[in-house]
Amino acid sequence: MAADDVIDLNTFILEKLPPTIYYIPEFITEEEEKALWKSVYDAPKPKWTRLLNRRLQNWGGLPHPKGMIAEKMPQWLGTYCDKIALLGVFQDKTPNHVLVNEYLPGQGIMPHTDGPLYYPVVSNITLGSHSVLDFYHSISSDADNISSTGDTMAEGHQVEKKEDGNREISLEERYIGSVLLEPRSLVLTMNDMYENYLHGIADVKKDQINEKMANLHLTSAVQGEEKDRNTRISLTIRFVPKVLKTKIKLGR
Ligand SMILES: O=C(O)CCC(=O)C(=O)O
Ligand SMILES: [Fe+2]
Repeated sequence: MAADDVIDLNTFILEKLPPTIYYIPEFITEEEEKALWKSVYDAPKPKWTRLLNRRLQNWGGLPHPKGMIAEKMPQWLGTYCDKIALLGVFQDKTPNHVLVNEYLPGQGIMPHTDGPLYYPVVSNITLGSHSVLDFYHSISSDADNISSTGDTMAEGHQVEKKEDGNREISLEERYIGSVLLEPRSLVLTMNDMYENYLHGIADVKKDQINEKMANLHLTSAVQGEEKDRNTRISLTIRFVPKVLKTKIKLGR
C-alpha cells in the first residue's frame, strides 16, 4: 500500500464472517515493519510485562474502569494511530492506546472479548510472522455472565465464566472461522464481531491453511498449505474513551 493511497475499506470486508471485519494486506511497507520491530525491541526492559504465555508492552497508559492515566504516545506508534484514525472507523477519534504483544511459536491468546474499557473497534497490525485469529460464538452477550481474569485484567480483557446453563458448549462447537494474519497486514474488528464474538490465537507452532480462513483471497497463502509460525509482534491499536486528567506535572 503506497503511502498516499486512499484505502477503500469496502474492498477489504470479509463477507464470510459476521459484521464487521476488514483485512487490509500490506497496510505498512517492509521498511516500516522493520522500523517498528526495532522500536519494539529497543524499548526499555521494564516496558515488558511477562504473562504466562507471552510478553506485552502497554503504550498510552493502563486502561482502568476509573479512567486511564494517559501517557504520551511515542512518535513511532503515534504515526500509526494517526494513519488508522484516517480510515474513519473511530469516527472523529484518534486511537490513544497501543498494546504490543509478542508471540513465540507455540504461544497464543485465549479466546476473549476486548471488553468495555475500549471504544468498540480494534485494529491489529502484524509484524514478523503470520498468525491465525480464530473467532467463536460467545455463550451469552449478557455482561453479567462475563468476568475478568487475572491474566488479562491489565489489558481490560473479558473472559467468560465457565458456568452457563447445564452444559458447557465446547469451544470447537462455538468456532465460526478464522482470519489469516500476514505480516504487515491490518485487521479491523467492530460491530457485532467486536461485541458478541470471542477472538483468540491457538498456541500452536504451525497452521494448516484451510477454507475456514475468511480472507484467503487477500493473502499469498493457498489452501492445504502448512505454515510454520515464527516470532510475531502485534500492535493492538484502540481508543480508550475514559481518560483521567491528572494535576501532577513533572518538571516545570
Ligand atoms: O495479537 C493479536 O493480534 C490479538 C491481540 C488481542 O486480541 C488483544 O490484545 O486483545
Ligand atoms: Fe483481543
